[in-house]
Amino acid sequence: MVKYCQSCNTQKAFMVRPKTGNLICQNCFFQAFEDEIHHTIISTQMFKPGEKIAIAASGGKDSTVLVHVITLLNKKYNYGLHLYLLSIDEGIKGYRDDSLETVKQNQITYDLELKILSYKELFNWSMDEVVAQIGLNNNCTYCGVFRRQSLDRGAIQLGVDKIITGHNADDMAETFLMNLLRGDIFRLPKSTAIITGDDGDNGIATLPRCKPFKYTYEKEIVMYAHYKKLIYFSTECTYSPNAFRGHVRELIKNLEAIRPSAVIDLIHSCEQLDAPNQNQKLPQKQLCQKCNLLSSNKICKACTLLESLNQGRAKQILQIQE
Ligand SMILES: Nc1ncnc2c1ncn2[C@@H]1O[C@H](COP(=O)(O)OP(=O)(O)OP(=O)(O)O)[C@@H](O)[C@H]1O
Repeated sequence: MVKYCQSCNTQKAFMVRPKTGNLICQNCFFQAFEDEIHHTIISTQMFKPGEKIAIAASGGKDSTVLVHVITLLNKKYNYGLHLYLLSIDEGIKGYRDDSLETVKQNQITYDLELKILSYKELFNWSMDEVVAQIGLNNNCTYCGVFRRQSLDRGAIQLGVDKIITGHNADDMAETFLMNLLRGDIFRLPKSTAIITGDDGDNGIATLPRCKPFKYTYEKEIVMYAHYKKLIYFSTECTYSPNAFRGHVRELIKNLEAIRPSAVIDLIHSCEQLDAPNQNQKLPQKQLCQKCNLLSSNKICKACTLLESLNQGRAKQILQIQE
């Protein structure tokens, strides 16, 4: 039996959309994917007309799709942005040198100015040299810290107002869980912030960094790139197999298998930490009317469960609670 797209009800469905679980046709998928990113940009007032924006472009799937979608939305909705490509060459042979070739290709396709800065010229160390000195453990820490500063320096040289990166919903959920597991309570509430950097530590402002893909699923980015036939570099970094992030990613993938909304749930949990709902009242402690022990309700949970067991209603109650 032919299955139809649940959005337009006219075209044949070509996939089940990971974000919604609905059947969707190719055109409706492209449309929904782009519309949701536009909505994220507008609802967070991410840009102002006339701003200069550096797209942090690594040549990987996320930033390649970012270049494509931002260029498209900028034209379609008249954002009035001046876009630039900014790439950092970490100095990893067989990885970044190859992926930067993809960025150079994109520079031609989208006709954007490209700036490339390298760790070697900025710090006199390439990542190949760093790893030769410190080994594979913890090298991602060096790389992350150097990249952050390199992007800032490149953005200043380009004279832009903001940097945008291709961090997606899965990346955000991972960061939140990593900070939670490390007990990093200072970073925890801001783990999934859509705009960072404009209000830096000690009130020292750095350039704002925006993440238009905050609510975009990694699976959908890969599908979009694939069906739009975008050219990107898909190899994992040679030095990242030991990274803690990889284990956390695995953990979330396993969670998703039993709870498909795990990624977005983590993001929403983090948002609750960042801006607790003022109307949300904490339950008042009181004494249970049956057992006289501390409870958040008139009848405590243990008494409720016991009663349902006694009445042979346990299954029914649990079903209602699920
Ligand atoms: N070498 C780089 N030069 C410029 N931007 C970078 C670089 N590395 C990472 N970024 C930016 O940071 C974002 C997240 O980087 P991450 O290391 O998580 O790579 P990723 O998830 O593989 O992303 P991508 O698919 O774009 O490489 C990228 O989408 C990009 O915007």
